[in-house]
Amino acid sequence: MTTSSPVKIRVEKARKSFIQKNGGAVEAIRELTFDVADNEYVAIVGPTGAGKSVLFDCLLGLKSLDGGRITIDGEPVEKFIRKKGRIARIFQEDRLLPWLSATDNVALGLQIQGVPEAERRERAREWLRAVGLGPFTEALPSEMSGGMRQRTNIARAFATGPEIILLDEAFSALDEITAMRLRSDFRALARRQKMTFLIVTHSIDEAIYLGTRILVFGAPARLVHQIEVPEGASDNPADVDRIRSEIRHWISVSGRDASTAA
Ligand SMILES: Nc1ncnc2c1ncn2[C@@H]1O[C@H](COP(=O)(O)OP(=O)(O)OP(=O)(O)O)[C@@H](O)[C@H]1O
Repeated sequence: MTTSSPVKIRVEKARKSFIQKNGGAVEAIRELTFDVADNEYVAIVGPTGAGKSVLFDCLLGLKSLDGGRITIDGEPVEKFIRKKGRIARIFQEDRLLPWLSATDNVALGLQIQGVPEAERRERAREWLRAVGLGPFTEALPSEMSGGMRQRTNIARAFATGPEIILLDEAFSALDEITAMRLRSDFRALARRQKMTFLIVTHSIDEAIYLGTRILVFGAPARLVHQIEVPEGASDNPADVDRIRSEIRHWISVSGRDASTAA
């Protein structure tokens, strides 16, 4: 984290468990503490079941913690999200409405924000052009490839003007060539928009490419290790090897099953 940037997200001693049908408790998040600076790109890697998706739900105010707290811009997350569109999430699957065109799918988030129809359709088309889908603004999801549908999702996330984007395995379902292009386009757009993003990924190489810092989680979610990724490290094989080995080491000592490397 750059010390000059203000803290955007602060997670402090967060705890979350679930009671299962058999009455047993599953601990998803255990005493998790970390900060994310404004305009920082943080990649989270860790074993399956480590509470990464539950953490994203808590960041979106969809689930509440049992203990500890999450603040964004210094205010409780519940207050931060009251103004719609400040955080967007991109999932692994596209979650587009099949009966709506790409433009209407992207415009949906703007409709929720109360943007008038003509303006939201124009902004939706602008964002579809920005993600390379200019000729497909009226296409239905069924008429698009997986990569194009995920581009539509990315356009939908950016269109609402979020301060933070949460990427939940957003590129995992795509073939590697499509994923490479989308990661690169996503990173360029995030830089242009001067925003903060967190990505949960099982791909160590993706974490190195997109993250300016990588958090290694243990299960239940807790911070086991963090690594700063120097500028340009993903283009330098020696840096990539060093960071990859460090992550693998910390995942192996954190217990349970390890993430898979790309
Ligand atoms: N609604 C729920 N009810 C009960 N248990 C839950 C619920 N949601 C999550 N859990 C449990 O919390 C733990 C963390 O789940 P979570 O989905 O956050 O893991 P994850 O790190 O995202 O996993 P993966 O990498 O496999 O996607 C798991 O043990 C899961 O079974």
